[in-house]
Amino acid sequence: MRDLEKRYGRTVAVDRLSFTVRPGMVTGFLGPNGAGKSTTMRMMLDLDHPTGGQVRIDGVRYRDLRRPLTKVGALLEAKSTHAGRRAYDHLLWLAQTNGIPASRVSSVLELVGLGGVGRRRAKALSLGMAQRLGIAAALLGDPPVLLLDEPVNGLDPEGVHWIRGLLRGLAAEGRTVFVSSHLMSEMSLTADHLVVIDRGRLLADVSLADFVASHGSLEAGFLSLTAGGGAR
Ligand SMILES: Nc1ncnc2c1ncn2[C@@H]1O[C@H](COP(=O)(O)OP(=O)(O)OP(=O)(O)O)[C@@H](O)[C@H]1O
Repeated sequence: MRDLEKRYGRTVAVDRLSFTVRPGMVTGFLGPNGAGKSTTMRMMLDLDHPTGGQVRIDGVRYRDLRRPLTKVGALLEAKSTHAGRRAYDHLLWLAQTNGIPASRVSSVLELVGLGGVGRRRAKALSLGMAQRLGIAAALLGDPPVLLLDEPVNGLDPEGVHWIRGLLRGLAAEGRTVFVSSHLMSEMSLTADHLVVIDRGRLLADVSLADFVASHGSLEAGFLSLTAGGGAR
């Protein structure tokens, strides 16, 4: 993305943000509440329109991607599953509207540990299961790029451990994995690279190893970079 900007009236949610997310690693996207992470991710997916600058995925705007689920898998914070729809049917509908073989639905349900609950309706899924279903949807098209907004939200310790392994494995396969989180300890175990923002501005775009070497720990560095923000 280059000089990406989003204003809501007088609020500058994203302020001329420029960085590149690279393949073959997990990039952690960090920032305090209200820093502009979700807004940035929505713009990457063309769900929100920038008031300035641009964002491209492999040189292409998201809206110009053919069969986008096969290029970019995304998990956003908002629940996007129809409450009355069965987990399997939700994924089947996504697959069918994106030219993805139906056989892939059972594979991704197994992959995220929901093999036994495909017939359950979305409203009957626990928060952790709903989060796994969202991850299954992101993986459905076997995309080379994954954008995940707070994927460990609602997951228990076993789930957190599982997603760490999943993200590391996806990166090891050469995929681009971009993941936002508030959890510094988790990011220090998952990320290879960090992009830190506050008030919509870029504060750091650095490897985890370099960040930790210069600040002592991820948490210490994050707190010193974003100091003075207070509650927002
Ligand atoms: N639709 C909107 N209308 C007006 N202001 C908005 C809108 N969406 C976001 N904002 C504002 O933009 C700023 C960035 O919000 P955003 O949700 O992107 O931050 P975030 O880093 O994802 O925060 P959190 O970690 O709390 O989810 C905030 O000041 C927020 O109030």
